[in-house]
Amino acid sequence: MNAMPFASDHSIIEPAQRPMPSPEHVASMILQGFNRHYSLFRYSAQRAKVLFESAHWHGIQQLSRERIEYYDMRVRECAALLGPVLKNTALTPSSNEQELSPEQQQFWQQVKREFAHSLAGHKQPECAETFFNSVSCRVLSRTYFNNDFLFVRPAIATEYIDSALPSYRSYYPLDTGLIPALTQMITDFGLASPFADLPSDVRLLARRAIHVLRQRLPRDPGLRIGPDCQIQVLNTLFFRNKGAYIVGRFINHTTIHPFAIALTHTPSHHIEIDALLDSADDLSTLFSFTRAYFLVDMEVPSAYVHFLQSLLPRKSAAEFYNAIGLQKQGKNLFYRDFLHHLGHSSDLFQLAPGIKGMVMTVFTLPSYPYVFKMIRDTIAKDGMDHATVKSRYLLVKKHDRAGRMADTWEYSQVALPKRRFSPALLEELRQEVPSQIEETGDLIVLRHVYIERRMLPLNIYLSRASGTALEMAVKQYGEAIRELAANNIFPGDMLYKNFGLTRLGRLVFYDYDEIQTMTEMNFRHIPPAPNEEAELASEPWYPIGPNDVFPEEFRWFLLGDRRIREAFMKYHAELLNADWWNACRDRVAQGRLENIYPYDLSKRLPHRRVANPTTVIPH
Ligand SMILES: Nc1ncnc2c1ncn2[C@@H]1O[C@H](COP(=O)(O)OP(=O)(O)OP(=O)(O)O)[C@@H](O)[C@H]1O
Repeated sequence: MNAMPFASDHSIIEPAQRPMPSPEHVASMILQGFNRHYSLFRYSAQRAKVLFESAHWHGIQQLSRERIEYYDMRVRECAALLGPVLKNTALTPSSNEQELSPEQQQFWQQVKREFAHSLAGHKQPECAETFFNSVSCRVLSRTYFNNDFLFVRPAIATEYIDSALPSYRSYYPLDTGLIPALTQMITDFGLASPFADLPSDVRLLARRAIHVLRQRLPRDPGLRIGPDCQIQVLNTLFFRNKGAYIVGRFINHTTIHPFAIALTHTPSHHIEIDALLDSADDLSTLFSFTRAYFLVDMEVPSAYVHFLQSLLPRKSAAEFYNAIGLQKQGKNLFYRDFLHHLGHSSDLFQLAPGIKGMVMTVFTLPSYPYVFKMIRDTIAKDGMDHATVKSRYLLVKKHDRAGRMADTWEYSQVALPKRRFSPALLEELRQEVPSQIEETGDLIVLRHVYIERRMLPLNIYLSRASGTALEMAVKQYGEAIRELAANNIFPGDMLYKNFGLTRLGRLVFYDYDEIQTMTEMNFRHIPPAPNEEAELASEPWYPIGPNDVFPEEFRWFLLGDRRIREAFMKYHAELLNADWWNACRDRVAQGRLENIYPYDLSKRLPHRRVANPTTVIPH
């Protein structure tokens, strides 16, 4: 009773310092946080299978979008749970402390050690380490970024961790025959909805596989098939949009032949085999940075990544972690690779070739295939500010990029050696992004930067190309715009400098600050001029709303070059017509999802090309 008079005065009833929690306790709280994250991550992939079976495409898209947030949500949640445990314990630095005290250092080193110990036998140790880093960075200040407190390098090897079930299954066509082996392989995925006609699909698939292998296996009949001949496929399906993919390798005489089998739905909602992707380039396109992340249920993600790397050795582990939805792991690995590359190269960062942006300062390291984009301090575009640019980049991250928009990694506080910056670039950064850089001794810290794959800007390509190459690039340019539009993206600024060509010659859009959704746009015809003076005046004679677009105007700023105009009008004249855009917008507004196949239509099984007349947009 006599405590009552003091009840409102917490400084009197709470001890100044609480007993310290044990390092084991803190480590186990972080691991619990990660385990919860990974269970939810796996659950979303399990849900994707059910959604695919029931052809619930909007559900799959929504799930993919929501899943992107899971990681940050769980990190915040875990840090919030740790808050009260660490509060008043002298274990977190106060905001004005620059260094951790020796006691604090010892404690956090022990937490890291305990965490590493608890990962023995864990199935996703590399992702758990990354989660540990994210949580610790929230709790500690960023100045403590070093290997004593964080997993700057991995502590646990991920080779040969295998799940209770092995991560891939093997089939032996020499023992059973090809058709039974393929049938078994497909039925082993246990899809709950029926195939339209599995035996006939498998026959077509086998025929196509034999046709491909005839060209690829050794010519000498005595050496054609080796005793190691087998088909290996990852245990679970890869889901994205309206497709599910079996990913595997055919092994013969130790040579790996990568493949993927695309499963889709018939209009009557039965499952069917749509295509056999039989080359490394096909798989590279499937796993491209221009597409949404796959939903795939993996107990041991590192085993999946090792398998995928055997199929496409040119792609880094970082890219695969990204593609399978573990983008924080991808981001972490990318940064490690990048620092490693910096330590093994000597060239200089310099401004990216092409036309400078009004919103972004873009630079690159020639020996490394990425560009670095920083938002300018002063943006010479009406109504554009840092928050809007960031929200547009986030929109793209969450949107289905449909093979036409590049994914980006967003980093803060990137410290790089100043001597690796060309004088011209240093000058540019000091002038254009002074609030975004910090120069300390021999380092330059980039406070905020987007990193994205480097491409060849289309304006540069068009200035070099002629004849068929130019025509094909312009054809693809229009296709890219159509596909973006069908996918509810109005690019805003469609100048050629905002598109780039990938290594495989695919055209991708990368300037996001003016994108909007199709559904918020008004596409209008230019009304007839009331008189000649109006037509000649510098101001338009008709009112223009904020989201009004006049497709006829594209001709003026896109089609000045005769060669480009001719090619454009041959393939895409309707893109200059507001009616085309309105029809497209209405389809999107009705929730119609077009079939955008992440592969060349020639890879579809023969009967599909005739039998499935739905709108088809090739890869
Ligand atoms: N991924 C990339 N690969 C190669 N070059 C690139 C890439 N991204 C940007 N660039 C180069 O940097 C320039 C500016 O990039 P970006 O279009 O993103 O900037 P911006 O400021 O948003 O442009 P804008 O003024 O059109 O709004 C491009 O025109 C191109 O030359």
